[in-house]
Amino acid sequence: MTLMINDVQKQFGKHHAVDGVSLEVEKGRMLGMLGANGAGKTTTFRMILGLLDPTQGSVLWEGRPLSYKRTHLVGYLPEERGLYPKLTVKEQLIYLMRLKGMKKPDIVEVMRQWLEKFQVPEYENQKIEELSKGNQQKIQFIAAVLHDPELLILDEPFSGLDPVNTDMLREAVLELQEKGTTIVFSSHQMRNVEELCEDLIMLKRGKAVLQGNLKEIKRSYDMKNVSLRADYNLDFLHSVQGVLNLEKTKDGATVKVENEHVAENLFYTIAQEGFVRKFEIEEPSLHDIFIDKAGGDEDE
Ligand SMILES: Nc1ncnc2c1ncn2[C@@H]1O[C@H](COP(=O)(O)OP(=O)(O)OP(=O)(O)O)[C@@H](O)[C@H]1O
Repeated sequence: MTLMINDVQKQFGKHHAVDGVSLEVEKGRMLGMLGANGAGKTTTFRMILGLLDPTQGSVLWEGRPLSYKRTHLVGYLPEERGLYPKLTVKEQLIYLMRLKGMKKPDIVEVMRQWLEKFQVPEYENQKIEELSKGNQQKIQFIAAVLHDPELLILDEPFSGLDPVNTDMLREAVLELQEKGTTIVFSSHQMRNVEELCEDLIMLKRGKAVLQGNLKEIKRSYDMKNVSLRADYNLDFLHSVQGVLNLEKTKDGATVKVENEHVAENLFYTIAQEGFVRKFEIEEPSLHDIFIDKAGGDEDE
């Protein structure tokens, strides 16, 4: 069971919202989709779900398009809330899950398991409008997963959640992945992508600017960070060729350099000045890569 996206394009008038994106996500894998505002993430999701027809290209799940008859195979958490404020949590979930073909007693049973898991069993008979934004988000998540979909699409699942709820949701997402659910999610928060995903795709103006295994991307990325400590002022490193940025830390500095060769030269340069207490070459963070590739606009 694989999600295959082949060279999809979506044009709105003259605007290329998605411009030739291809990707493959195998069963049980989790793919993180990154991109600045307007990069084309939601449009890609809508094409995966069959809510929008691609201008060109195809989206296949298990080799076939996700037609209306197969929507029960998919769970979707939209970026914007899609719940009826006047319904109770139970009424809302029964309504949505019946559309997915589930029977009422099963819906209620699984709903209670999820509410317990998220430590909110008392919400069952509360109206959606009475819940806080973060708690509505939890219900929206339950609405995406209650029918146990094979493919789960999560558009900004962590937005508006406090750290405790973020951890709770992150754990639930990981458990679903361990069970074999295939997951694609978008986030502006690099930490969530770094902690959850093995694979990622980064979009910029509708095109993939980076794609693949996160560890390999980091390893093969030329730019490095040097974390260092010395007993003298390091400001002069600003003017060393190949140094991109210098940031003072509590007891030293982090220097961003163009490549490992520059990092090596840096070591000899500072060693000439005196004793070096710490010198460590580190892979760039996803944040660094995002700024470099997608030009910022991340909200962290
Ligand atoms: N129905 C539409 N009609 C016209 N333009 C659209 C439509 N939907 C999206 N767009 C445009 O397509 C581009 C991609 O939008 P999309 O919502 O996919 O971005 P995104 O990466 O999800 O952004 P965000 O992080 O802000 O949610 C944007 O320039 C947007 O204005």
